[in-house]
Amino acid sequence: MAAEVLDGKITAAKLTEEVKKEVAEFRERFGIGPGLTVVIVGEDPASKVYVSRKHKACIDTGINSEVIRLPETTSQEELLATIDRLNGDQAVHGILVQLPLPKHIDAEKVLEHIRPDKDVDGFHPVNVGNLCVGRENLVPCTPYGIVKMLEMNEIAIEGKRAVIIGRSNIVGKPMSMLLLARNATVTVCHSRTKDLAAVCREGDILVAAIGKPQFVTKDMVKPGATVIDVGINRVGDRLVGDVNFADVAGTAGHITPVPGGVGPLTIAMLLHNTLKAAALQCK
Ligand SMILES: Nc1nc(=O)c2c([nH]1)NC[C@@H]1CN(c3ccc(C(=O)N[C@@H](CCC(=O)O)C(=O)O)cc3)C=[N+]21
Repeated sequence: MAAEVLDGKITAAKLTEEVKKEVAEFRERFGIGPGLTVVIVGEDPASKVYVSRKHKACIDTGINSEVIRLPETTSQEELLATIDRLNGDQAVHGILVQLPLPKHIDAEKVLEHIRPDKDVDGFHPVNVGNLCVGRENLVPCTPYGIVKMLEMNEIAIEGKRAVIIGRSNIVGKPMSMLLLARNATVTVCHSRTKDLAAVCREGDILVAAIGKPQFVTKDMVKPGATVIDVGINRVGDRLVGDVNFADVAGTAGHITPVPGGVGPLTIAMLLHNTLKAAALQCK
């Protein structure tokens, strides 16, 4: 039996269509569009691709988009000064500093410098704290997109066992909070987890956010489980996830592909968060 493939492009297109309508209403009401500014430091080729995708998605949705490109040699002070300016700019409702940042810059300091109500990534400690206490305000785009994907495909979360591999601040931790809030029983695994395969096999929902190409194999998957692949790994000229798709597809009930799974949803949720941030600031 082959798993049903969850098409992230279709789900993302539906979500984007909704945001587009609300953006038009926002423009009508306030006379300006929601505005996103993305700051990219340095020349990382993958980052450039993601940033141009985000920019295009904004333009297609009616969101004002500006990209600030700073050289690799930008100092931390210069970057913080740029954020100060954006924090005070009324036309900028969302600020996203593309990660990773060059090594000489303290990313944590930078993310904490963004005004929480403009933090469309949901990485600021204030937004993280809100999420932890059950107030979902500006929620990290990738895990939020995964929840939307499950909901729109009518995959139940309540009462299910959810296993997350990876405990990053960007995916694993916020994912655990979102699933817990929806009444899943959540286990977060990481590099020190003992008997990882056995733990993973308990998951009705298995989220792979490890950063290792094709790490998840069928012996780690409960038959019929929903497998969500958050990985994006470039292997030669091919793009593969953290899940060995061909191996797992025979065991899983649902599975997301890479590309075309979680990635497009991340961008759709960024649009959603930008609109939300604009609404917070203009009400
Ligand atoms: N502050 C910050 N916020 C982020 O949200 C953020 C970031 N930094 N740094 C990098 C990661 C990665 N990320 C992706 C977004 C879209 C796709 C995407 O659209 N992927 C497509 C195509 C992938 C491709 O062709 O390269 C897909 O999976 O189908 C992937 C990855 C956002 N990130």
